[in-house]
Amino acid sequence: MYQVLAADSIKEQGLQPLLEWKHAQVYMGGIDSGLVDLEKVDALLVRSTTKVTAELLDSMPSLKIVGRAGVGVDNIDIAAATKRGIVVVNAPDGNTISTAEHTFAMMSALMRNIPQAHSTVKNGEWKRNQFIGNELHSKTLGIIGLGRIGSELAKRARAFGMSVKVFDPFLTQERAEVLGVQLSTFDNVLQEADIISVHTPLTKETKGLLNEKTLSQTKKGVYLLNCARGGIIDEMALAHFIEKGHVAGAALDVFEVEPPGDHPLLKFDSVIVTPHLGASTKEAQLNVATQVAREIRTFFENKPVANSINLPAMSKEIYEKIQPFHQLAKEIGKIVSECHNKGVNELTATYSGTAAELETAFLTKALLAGFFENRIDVKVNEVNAIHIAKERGIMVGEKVTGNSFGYANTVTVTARGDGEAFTVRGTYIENYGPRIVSLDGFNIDFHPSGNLLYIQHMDRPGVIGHVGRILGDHDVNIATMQVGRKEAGGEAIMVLSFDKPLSPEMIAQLESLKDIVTINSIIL
Ligand SMILES: NC(=O)C1=CN([C@@H]2O[C@H](COP(=O)(O)OP(=O)(O)OC[C@H]3O[C@@H](n4cnc5c(N)ncnc54)[C@H](O)[C@@H]3O)[C@@H](O)[C@H]2O)C=CC1
Ligand SMILES: O=C(O)CCC(=O)C(=O)O
Repeated sequence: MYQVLAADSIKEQGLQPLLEWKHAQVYMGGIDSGLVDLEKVDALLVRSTTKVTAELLDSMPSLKIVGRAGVGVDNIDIAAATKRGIVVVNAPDGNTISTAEHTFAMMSALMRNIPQAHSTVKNGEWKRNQFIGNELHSKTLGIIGLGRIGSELAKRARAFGMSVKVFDPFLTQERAEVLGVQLSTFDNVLQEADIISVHTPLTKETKGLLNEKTLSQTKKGVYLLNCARGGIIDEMALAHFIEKGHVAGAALDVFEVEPPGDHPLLKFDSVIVTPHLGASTKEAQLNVATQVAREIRTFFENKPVANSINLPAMSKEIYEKIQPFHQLAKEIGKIVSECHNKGVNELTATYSGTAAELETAFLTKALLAGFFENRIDVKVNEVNAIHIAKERGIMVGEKVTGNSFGYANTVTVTARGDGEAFTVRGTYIENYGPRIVSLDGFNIDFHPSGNLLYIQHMDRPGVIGHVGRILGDHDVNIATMQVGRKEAGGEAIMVLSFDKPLSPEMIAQLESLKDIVTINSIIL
């Protein structure tokens, strides 16, 4: 039973995919609520209030997935989660419309002094002359960051007769044309816009994007909006520019520190604020909670998650294609590790045929997960595999080749270290399954699953018989047996499979047989 902690105020109705699932126990309450032992929590759901720090992650050793019921993941230490192999998923589009609508509402309110006028009427005043506003029509709106929310805002602004200039380094001219906006440089947006709204994530590139220097490039009388993340507009610089009358007003839904407390920006009448309400609608909260609950369930059902921050996104169709190779790569990684239980400082994966057409980086991560599984006690998966390999000084290489050795595809893994190399090659045969077709240079053909024994021996008469006799004496049934050799009388290998693993005593007895070189047990 997976223990799921839904911290922050996540809409219960949206958690249905988990609440109705018999394999999950959902607790709704804050991190400190004591509802569940944090050490036992498998999945954590948060909005923006809970700060998922490295320290919090450390206190949750069973945690496998963090779900962010929203877009911005700046409250989650992604690097720390990735290092631990914890998958982070979000709900990227469930609150787009709500946030765009809120931004538009803030813009209208700012231009027509609605919050200020509202307060005076509530206070028994009637000051019609004090609140002369500005029309949106014919004004230029500058949007910085034309992603989901920026695009929806642009559509609404166009409908109100505004002209829209955007800066987004990742936007194509074609997309700008479809949206009827003018793709501009950052400087051009600063210089030409009457109102500027930021809609980027908060990153080290966007932190302080609007600062003393860039604000000085804006039109005198400009209005600013931040319904994205506190800090994209430098708060002290903004206060300074309002103070000196350069910025006419600002609408802020977000702050660097939330709640902002006694903040200098709050003393200006021309600054209107909301307490991070962009996504606070019934619809958005239902959407994001449902999206993220589905993702968590999908993850535990071993299916591909659609919106992971630290795993590649994959459609169901792609997942179905890649899944058998993913399994094969992981098994080959394990076989390499078990059969070549020596120091390794280089692992190279070579893909051919249909395997080479897939997302090979994902397959390489799966092979690393298999390789490390019995080598280290850290849980290694596709999220942290590359990080762990780097940390352990293993160089990971990836190649694609046109040589498929007569198969429709191959996945070949070579481990190198201390002047030795060990190679395993496998293939996936449609409607038949995965096969290992080469082991340390020996041609062979076996199904990589169950309890296997890899025996290196000299190709002498009687060896196979002696092995069979010892196993028979212990009442052990050999399920399958494959042999391979390079030349008569030279080195040879056997791969046997059993219904249950052999005891260490039995393996020791087999090792003592004449002409046996090494024996490795592989459990897949
Ligand atoms: N106030 C609220 O309640 C909410 C706030 N947000 C915030 O809004 C942000 C945007 O959300 P979405 O539109 O869904 O994200 P998105 O990922 O669809 O869009 C972000 C856009 O910013 C652009 N961008 C990135 N770096 C840039 C840079 N240096 N300069 C200019 N453009 C840059 C990207 O190319 C992308 O098009 C989120 O990151 C989140 O922080 C999101 C939802 C609710
Ligand atoms: O209401 C919330 O959870 C915050 C929404 C938000 O800022 C986001 O989705 O990035």
